[in-house]
Amino acid sequence: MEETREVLLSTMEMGEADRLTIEAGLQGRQLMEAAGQSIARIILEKLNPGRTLVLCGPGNNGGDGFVVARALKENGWPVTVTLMGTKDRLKGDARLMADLWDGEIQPLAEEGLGDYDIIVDGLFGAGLDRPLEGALLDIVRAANDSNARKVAIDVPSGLSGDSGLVLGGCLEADLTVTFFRRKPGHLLYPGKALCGDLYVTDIGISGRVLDEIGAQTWLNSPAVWGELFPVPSPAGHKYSRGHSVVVSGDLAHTGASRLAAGAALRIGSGLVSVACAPEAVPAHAAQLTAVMIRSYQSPEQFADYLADHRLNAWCIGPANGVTNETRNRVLAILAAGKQAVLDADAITVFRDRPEELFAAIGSDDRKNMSREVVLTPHAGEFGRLFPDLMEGTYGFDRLKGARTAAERSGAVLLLKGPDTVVVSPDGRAVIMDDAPADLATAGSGDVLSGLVTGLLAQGMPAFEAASAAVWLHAEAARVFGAGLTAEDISPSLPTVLEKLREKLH
Ligand SMILES: NC(=O)C1=CN([C@@H]2O[C@H](COP(=O)(O)OP(=O)(O)OC[C@H]3O[C@@H](n4cnc5c(N)ncnc54)[C@H](OP(=O)(O)O)[C@@H]3O)[C@@H](O)[C@H]2O)[C@@H](O)CC1
Ligand SMILES: Nc1ncnc2c1ncn2[C@@H]1O[C@H](COP(=O)(O)OP(=O)(O)O)[C@@H](O)[C@H]1O
Ligand SMILES: [K+]
Repeated sequence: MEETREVLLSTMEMGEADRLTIEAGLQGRQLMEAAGQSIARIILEKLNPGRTLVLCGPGNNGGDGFVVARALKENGWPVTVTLMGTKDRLKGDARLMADLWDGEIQPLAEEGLGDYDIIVDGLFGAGLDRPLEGALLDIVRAANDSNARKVAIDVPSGLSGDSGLVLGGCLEADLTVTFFRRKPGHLLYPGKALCGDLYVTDIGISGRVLDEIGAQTWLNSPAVWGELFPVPSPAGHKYSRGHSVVVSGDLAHTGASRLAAGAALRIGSGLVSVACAPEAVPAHAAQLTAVMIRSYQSPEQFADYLADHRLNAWCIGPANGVTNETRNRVLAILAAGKQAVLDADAITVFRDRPEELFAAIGSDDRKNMSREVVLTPHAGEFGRLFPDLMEGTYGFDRLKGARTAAERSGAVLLLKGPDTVVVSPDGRAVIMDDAPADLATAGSGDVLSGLVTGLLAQGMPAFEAASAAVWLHAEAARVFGAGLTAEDISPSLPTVLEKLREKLH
């Protein structure tokens, strides 16, 4: 595939990229000059000239600010520079850039912030290590209240580049310019919204440093999982494309399983069955055609289905009920070594004993089996299994939380939301960018579970299957457009699959 994976760098990894580049011969001041010049270029390109205020902080983010100020002034823009603290407290390259600024340097203050057309935020970037407080917070709020266009250097001040969370308060940027590669905090909410339009510029750091850094987080795109995406083999038959089983809810709750089953079939599972109690059969029979129905009277009959090795991927949870039966079925599916997607009630039912679930996922019995289990919680469900991971000082760190949860549970963690994160127990993670908000509609999560199940049935490894499902789900919604309901997602998939195949071959 021509496309390469887009790596997302944590602030520490970005610092490493910086260090390796300097080790390879480029000077820190050259990087800073390139960074500042690239921001100025984007400002000149995107904004109309106007009275510009540059806010400079005490570190290298402020150093970048001085370069921007100089470059804009050289282009004839009226520029005012304010600095937090005094110039003699600046160090290294930031000091050097401050010395190259030939204009006045005013003290950072809240007064007069409303008098500008453009505010450039060079207060804090990667070095933010505590919440904004006191006068600083007032300044950021005054900037937010002003009518100026706000341009953030690297990240809006107050935003964590790692988590997308706000420390105390945050500048609300119209435009953010970052360097070399995006950071998770540029994609994760609320960070994504606070960045405004994001630009990534080349400042002379070579992509080769990435091998040494070994980052484990990427943008979710076919470049990450495309090579493992199943395509029907010319000599194949339906049995070689796997058999998915979706466990149904009771008579009054059958729709969710049908949505999941339809999605599993559409994504290419050779056969799909819905497993239900006898009283639910008429409801399913009236609606299903290609999807088969397997009814079971007793746990023993359920176990008989599990004993059939051809029924290889199971989805349980959507509208199943938070009951002992659901819990026992989850445990039976896991004990049988099936590839499994645990969603909704199959997650909630373990709220009082998550260790029991984790033990079943990671049990010795499963070690000899596929071990491909995917948990698909939204934040609420996540909090039921991992309450401690939601209690960060600055809010719920979705990426870090999902990483710990995947490691703890032994399952691939698919944490749903506008910025869906998928994490493997081995630490690899992808973040989805720009999923259509139309997906926030009843039953769309059930479709997603079915997509993951259908890909697992075809032998795709769990991390890649979950990542691909999230991407296809979002693209199908994009193709359909406004007015989306959960039923529309699967019918919109063929267009997306067609394009994907073209790309992969
Ligand atoms: N990596 C790269 O490749 C390149 C990086 N570049 C640029 O460097 C930037 C990172 O620079 P940086 O490391 O100097 O940190 P920065 O964000 O300026 O913070 C400085 C200091 O602020 C302080 N402080 C922190 N939080 C605070 C708070 N809440 N309230 C008050 N004070 C607070 C704290 O100092 P302390 O007060 O603890 O001594 C901290 O050390 C990066 O974002 C990018 O713009 C580019 O030039 C080119 C290439
Ligand atoms: N604002 C949003 N933007 C994009 N996708 C969203 C947004 N809100 C929710 N989603 C997606 O919609 C789906 C909703 O799933 P879920 O919460 O399980 O709903 P349901 O249980 O009704 O199926 C998930 O895939 C989630 O990532
Ligand atoms: K900033």
